[in-house]
Amino acid sequence: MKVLVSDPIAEDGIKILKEAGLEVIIKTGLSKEELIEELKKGIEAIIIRSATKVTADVIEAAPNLKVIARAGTGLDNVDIDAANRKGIVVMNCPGGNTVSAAEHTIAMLMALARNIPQATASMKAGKWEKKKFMGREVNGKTLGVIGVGRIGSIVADRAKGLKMRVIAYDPFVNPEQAAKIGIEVVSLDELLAQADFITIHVPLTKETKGFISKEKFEKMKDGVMLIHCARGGIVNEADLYEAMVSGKVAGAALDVFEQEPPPPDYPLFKLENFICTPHLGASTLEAQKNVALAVASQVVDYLIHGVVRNAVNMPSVSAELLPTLKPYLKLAEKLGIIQAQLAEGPIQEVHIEYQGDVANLDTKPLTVALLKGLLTPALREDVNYVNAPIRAKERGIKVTESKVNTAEDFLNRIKVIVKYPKGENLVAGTIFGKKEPRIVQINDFRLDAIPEGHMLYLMNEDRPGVIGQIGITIGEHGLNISRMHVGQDPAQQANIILLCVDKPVPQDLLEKLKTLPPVKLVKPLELS
Ligand SMILES: NC(=O)c1ccc[n+]([C@@H]2O[C@H](COP(=O)([O-])OP(=O)(O)OC[C@H]3O[C@@H](n4cnc5c(N)ncnc54)[C@H](O)[C@@H]3O)[C@@H](O)[C@H]2O)c1
Ligand SMILES: O=C(O)CC[C@@H](O)C(=O)O
Repeated sequence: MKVLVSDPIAEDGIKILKEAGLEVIIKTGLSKEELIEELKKGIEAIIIRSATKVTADVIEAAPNLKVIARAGTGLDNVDIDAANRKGIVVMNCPGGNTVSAAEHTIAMLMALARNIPQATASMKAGKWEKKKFMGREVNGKTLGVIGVGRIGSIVADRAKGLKMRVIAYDPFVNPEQAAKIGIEVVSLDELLAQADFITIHVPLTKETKGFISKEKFEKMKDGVMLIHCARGGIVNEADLYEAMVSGKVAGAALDVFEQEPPPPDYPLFKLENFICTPHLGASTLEAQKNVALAVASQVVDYLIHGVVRNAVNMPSVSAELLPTLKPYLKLAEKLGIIQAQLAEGPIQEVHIEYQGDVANLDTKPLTVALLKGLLTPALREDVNYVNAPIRAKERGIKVTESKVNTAEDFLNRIKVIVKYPKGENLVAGTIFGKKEPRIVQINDFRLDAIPEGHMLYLMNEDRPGVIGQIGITIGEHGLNISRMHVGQDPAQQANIILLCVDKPVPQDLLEKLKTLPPVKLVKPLELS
């Protein structure tokens, strides 16, 4: 069996692959055409880091490819949908470079505060510019951490050792859980207004793309310093340039960029208070050893023993059970995704009740798929079909399960109750026929909806003309309604509407719907 290693990984990983009897071809820096040619030579596994782009056409052109394995976390360079279509497993190894990325952030913080890169360059140019490189202490200053997952919480911990006050913004994190590790959770506006240094540790998602932009810079303290070692695209670099030129931002340190590598005429390179590293967060001997060992043993386990670990697109279920469980896995994951989008605050508890036929199956993989769906909007590729229960536990989410033999009017039903500080939601789904997932209940609202594509969930006063008004508003924004489910919530004297639309719901439509007096709640649900 042939494995192509197309980005550099540590020798320890190569050794594991070879010892397992795999033929290892190491070819890095390939062009797209060269990569396709290599993959045509019977390659069954490809091991990558961030440089190799495994696009849909590359995947289509790879006749024997069974697994794409990322030595690291990020999978922005892999077309997962194209891999799904061809049944190719996509796996990563989250966590192996967490400490390194956090330490890099602290190194950037100190280098920025004390002008270390600039002073080094100046001395190497034969100068001795003591006055020019006046620094700042971090002692007693406020560090604002945006995103307190694995890396953000280690950064917070290290910063406390530097005697900084640490505040954090993370809408998905349970404040009590954060308090246990000494982090004060605040609103984004409070963080922006109070922090002397801001560091970003969120995944790149639809919501976080361009998150740190002009409007956010304006809310920051004058003379703030920014550190960004998460993902290119989260900080709007043109707006950062403006904020630095105006003096609002006194210094910035970037490890990740909208375009990697940035173009030669990159404006930020011209600013002396801008320091940078070429995506080095994970580049330590220790992290590279961790991810190389992990990725190599995962590839060996899959190619030789048929065991899937850390897959982002395939649950770990035996081949015999997979056909029976597959529709339920899909339903469970969709229930999790819906619950994540309905929750109005950090999730604290999840209760799953398996009812009827499904209660007689092995429900462990279903719970994992549900938790993966629940955490994906917050964690993206950092959560997979293996680590979802661990990640839920780390985040202080209590998960309980029960089974009952009956399922009301259905043969099978999965009912999920999710609790967050301000309330709770119940969502239930069933499998119709042999494989069709359906959502049959949201809170007190009974329905029969196919959970796919772009959806909109609304609650409105139950009076004449309201549904028409909503339909007209949606039409005016150029969206076509393909399906509509309307029901009454007697408890609240309200109607509940679940719509399927042909495009993602734009922000201006959401804002407009919220201004209609009879509309009490509007939530877009993305299920594609
Ligand atoms: N520079 C590097 O080499 C390097 C190495 C590893 C990871 N990373 C990147 O670092 C980032 C963090 O990684 P991690 O392992 O800590 O991830 P993680 O999944 O453990 O944590 C991410 C946190 O961000 C929070 N979050 C999600 N959306 C948010 C939003 N809109 N606002 C505020 N918080 C939000 C989540 O709740 C979660 O707590 C990722 O972007 C990852 O790709 C970079
Ligand atoms: O492999 C790398 O150097 C990038 C590491 C990091 O961004 C990741 O996604 O794990």
